[in-house]
Amino acid sequence: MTISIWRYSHLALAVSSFVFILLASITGIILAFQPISEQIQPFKSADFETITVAETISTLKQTYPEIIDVQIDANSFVLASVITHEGDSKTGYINPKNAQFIGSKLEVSPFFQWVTNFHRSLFLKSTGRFFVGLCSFLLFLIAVTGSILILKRQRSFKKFFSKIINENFNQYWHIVLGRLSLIPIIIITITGVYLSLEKFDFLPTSNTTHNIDFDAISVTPELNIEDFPVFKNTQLSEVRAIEFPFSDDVEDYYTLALTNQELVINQFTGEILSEIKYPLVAFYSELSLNLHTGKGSILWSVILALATANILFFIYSGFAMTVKRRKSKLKNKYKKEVCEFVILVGSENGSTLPFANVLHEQLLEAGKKSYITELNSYTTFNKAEHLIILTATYGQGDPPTNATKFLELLKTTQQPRTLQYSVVGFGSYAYADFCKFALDVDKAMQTKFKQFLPVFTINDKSVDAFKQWTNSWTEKIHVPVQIAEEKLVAKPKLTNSLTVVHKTDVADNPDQTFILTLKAKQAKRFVSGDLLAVYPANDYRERLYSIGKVNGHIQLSVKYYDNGLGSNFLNGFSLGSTFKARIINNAAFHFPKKAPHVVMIANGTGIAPFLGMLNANTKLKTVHLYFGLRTSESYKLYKSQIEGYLKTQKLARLELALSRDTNNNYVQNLLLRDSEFMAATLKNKGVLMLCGSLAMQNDVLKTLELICEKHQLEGLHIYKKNGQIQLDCY
Ligand SMILES: Cc1cc2nc3c(=O)[nH]c(=O)nc-3n(C[C@H](O)[C@H](O)[C@H](O)COP(=O)(O)O)c2cc1C
Repeated sequence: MTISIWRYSHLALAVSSFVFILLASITGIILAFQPISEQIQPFKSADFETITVAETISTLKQTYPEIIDVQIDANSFVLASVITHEGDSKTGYINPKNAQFIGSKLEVSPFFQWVTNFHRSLFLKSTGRFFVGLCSFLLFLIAVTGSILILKRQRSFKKFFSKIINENFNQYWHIVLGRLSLIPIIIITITGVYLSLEKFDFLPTSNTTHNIDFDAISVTPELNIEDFPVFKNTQLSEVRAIEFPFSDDVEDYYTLALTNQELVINQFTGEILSEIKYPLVAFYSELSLNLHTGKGSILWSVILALATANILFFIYSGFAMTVKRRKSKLKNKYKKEVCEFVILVGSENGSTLPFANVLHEQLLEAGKKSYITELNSYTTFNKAEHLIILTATYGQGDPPTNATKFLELLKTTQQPRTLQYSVVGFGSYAYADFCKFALDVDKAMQTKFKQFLPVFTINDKSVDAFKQWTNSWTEKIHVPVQIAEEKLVAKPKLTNSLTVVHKTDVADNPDQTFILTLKAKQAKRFVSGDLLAVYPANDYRERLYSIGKVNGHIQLSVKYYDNGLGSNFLNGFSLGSTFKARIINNAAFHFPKKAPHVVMIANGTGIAPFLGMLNANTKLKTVHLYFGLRTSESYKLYKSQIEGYLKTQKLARLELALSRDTNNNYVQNLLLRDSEFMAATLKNKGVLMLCGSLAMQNDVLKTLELICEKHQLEGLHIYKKNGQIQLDCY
């Protein structure tokens, strides 16, 4: 499969440096805990930020006869080396306010030392250091190419951080966590490279040799140490180290190492004898070390640990995505010159390929000569009679990477024979331009070839919808093609345990419909409009039901069919029974919180998600419900719930369309009757939600089209695109 240059680079970099990055990440996570373990020690004085050098030196002088030096580390702990009145030499952390010792010097544990050495050089000395530095740079490039991929996906800088649609666990979290840890990872990698360059002496070194004019040093005017202006005006927090004079000789002096410079100070007069500004390299070295290791900040250490743990997840999810993409290969038995059927595929992430492959294999099995290839490989097909195009859509109706050249190739390639074509679009209602590229391809094909079947669109890789299309296609072409469902649906891994807490009796309802209420064992977030996937035979066969969340439970409305796999399975349960199923997020069909008002249109069991949404309408947003059923007897199953919502004003208005009762009505008739209201709803940014049968969806959409024309509104596709018309029909 063709992949974009950025994805290729991202992958190639990851593959080439994977082992080093893996080892560096694991050790990096461990090492992030070292600064944390230091910082939680109680050695930082409460008034550290306000105390001056003058105060600390004077208390030290009053307490100890001799002081060798004072050092302040990244944790703001003050380490002093002194000689006590008893003549003992003592080193440890002091309270800078009263010069009392509060703890002994922290030594890095042998374990952390071992891990640090491994992290820096993998025990391979200079060679190891070189590779670790190089991999740090490669990781930087991986982060950059990853950001470019996100930018291309999101289409602009402005949308870099906007919502991502969760279509696939690995892909979703790879992007979400990638964006969150991008800045820490860039910092880790740049500082890692910097530290390596420093170790290989690639950076200029700083020179701190003072030039002191010893002939000009004077002992007068002598000042008390606490009156030295330089000590009075310097906060301890600006200091790295203070070296005390070795003796009372005037040629011995204080050396004050600050964050940006080093000063030499006359021990009698407080005069600054020499000052050397540190070069920028020294500043960057310290900054790099602190940023890379987390020294001095618990918060930054935690961020580093999390970002590094994310790298491990990126390794896993990145490879899992690649394996998934590469799993489906396009294989041909016959040469393109001899094939009657040509299947052209447009796919970015590989999920359209199994659909195309299944069709291809079935045609071969039926004894037909079929050829399969990518849309970008479109060329002349000498014997072809049927072109079948299966393509996904990306971005704002753009082609997937392996289909970018197709529309151009279509213009320039002349087929030797007259062809018939069919286009199947794979897309998602969650995006504004649903299957737009497939629709564009269909339009372009119309100018050259004869349309065999109208363009068909498939939401969210629906196997059922694909089977519907193949049925119509094979019926028309008279080739027996049976879609092997097991090749398209993988056995689920992530299932939730559910318990039946309420169930109505099928026999009580004239349409053999029942309500099933389930309690999820594990706390799992879901909302009305999400889907419940059940696996009746514990195999690849999946049946989907729209969820209504009612009082925290999953409420399904199920129509029983004698031979229905899903409905028989669910109807077989009694109170207290448990089974496993999977909850699928269906973000494209959640209650629109921002809409000024909502019109729900349902028939039959399509009411299920709406019952849950109404239950959650505690803010009493104005909701109108158009509900189609057969008879007033059918309505009894839902009556008490719906009337409860009407009473509490969670539902403002109910319009029942009973097709087999006296009024012989369908929801679309009522919509036409209320066309003024429907038009005003669309005009005023209200939202229409449809759930139920595909036949009802088609009739309702036709009616809405008429209403839009009559009231001179925008085309229906505009309202679908901006989310004012939301569909969940089956
Ligand atoms: C970044 C991104 C953008 C998408 N944009 C659209 C879109 O504009 N219209 C649409 O109908 N589907 C869109 N989709 C959904 C895909 O077309 C759909 O999931 C398809 O089944 C993916 O097929 P593939 O795995 O073969 O590439 C988008 C998916 C992603 C990940």
